[in-house]
Amino acid sequence: MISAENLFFTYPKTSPLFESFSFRIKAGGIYGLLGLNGAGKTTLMRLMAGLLFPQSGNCNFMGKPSSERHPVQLAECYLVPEQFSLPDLSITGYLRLVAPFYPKFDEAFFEEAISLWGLDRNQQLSQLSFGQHKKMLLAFAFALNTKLLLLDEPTNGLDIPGKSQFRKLLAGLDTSERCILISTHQVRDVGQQLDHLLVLKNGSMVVSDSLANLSSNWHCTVLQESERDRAVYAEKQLGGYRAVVPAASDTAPETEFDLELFFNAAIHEPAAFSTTLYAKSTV
Ligand SMILES: Nc1ncnc2c1ncn2[C@@H]1O[C@H](COP(=O)(O)OP(=O)(O)OP(=O)(O)O)[C@@H](O)[C@H]1O
Repeated sequence: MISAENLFFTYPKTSPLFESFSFRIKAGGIYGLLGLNGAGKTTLMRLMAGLLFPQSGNCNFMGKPSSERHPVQLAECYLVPEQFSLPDLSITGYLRLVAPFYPKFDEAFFEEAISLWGLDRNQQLSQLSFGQHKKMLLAFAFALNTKLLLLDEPTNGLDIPGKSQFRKLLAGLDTSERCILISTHQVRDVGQQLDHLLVLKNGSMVVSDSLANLSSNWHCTVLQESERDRAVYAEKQLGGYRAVVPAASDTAPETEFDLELFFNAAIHEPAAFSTTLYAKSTV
């Protein structure tokens, strides 16, 4: 579905963000893209969407470089950025302006989603708050049915019920033929919805695997001081450690996979994941 081959990208007058960067993700499912601030998540999404161009190598979508911005690619890819400005139109006016570029737009779904979020199509965008803009844009993005949907920090700005409605909408989408990529720091907002995990660090994917594989290969567990050396990564807590251990070495009952703990493990001990069988991309 989307891949990069030997991609090199740098902003002017800074050190390169990506050098010989390669990765591949297949259609089918919801991908979480995690990384520290400045890791390059937004840049990568913009490269995928053809909004930034690599200096060498390619980011390919639907078999062509995204930088070609071929109409077939543009009709199948949509990015909801973290920050945006919308034209001074009604919601209906916005649909009339933008929806025609997306042949699979499902207006009934859009209508249902905005009403779930307490919006109606006669409202003027200039009279809505940032969170309401975000709800409108997310409803629009979900209704487009594009093969690739890129959501950059989608839950930022949503109120508490808005976040759970976001999860409900996401869970109701058929993602078997499409790929939804969510960049987020709010893993608690979307963690349950993710099928695959990507962790970006220092210009490479230190983790690229399905959550099913990760949680069957790694356990998040509590260890005592005497068991500390079983962990690839551990965080001290009252009376012991919260730890990530290889599942094969763990006889304790499986605990819930803790995405935040696993992310910290991947950031602090990337070699533990990238040099083992578990880290090989199966997605
Ligand atoms: N237009 C730009 N010009 C120069 N440098 C930039 C530009 N945009 C981003 N950068 C730099 O590129 C790096 C990656 O930025 P990017 O926004 O892709 O990271 P991110 O992983 O999305 O970060 P965050 O989690 O903070 O949103 C950062 O060091 C940032 O300062």
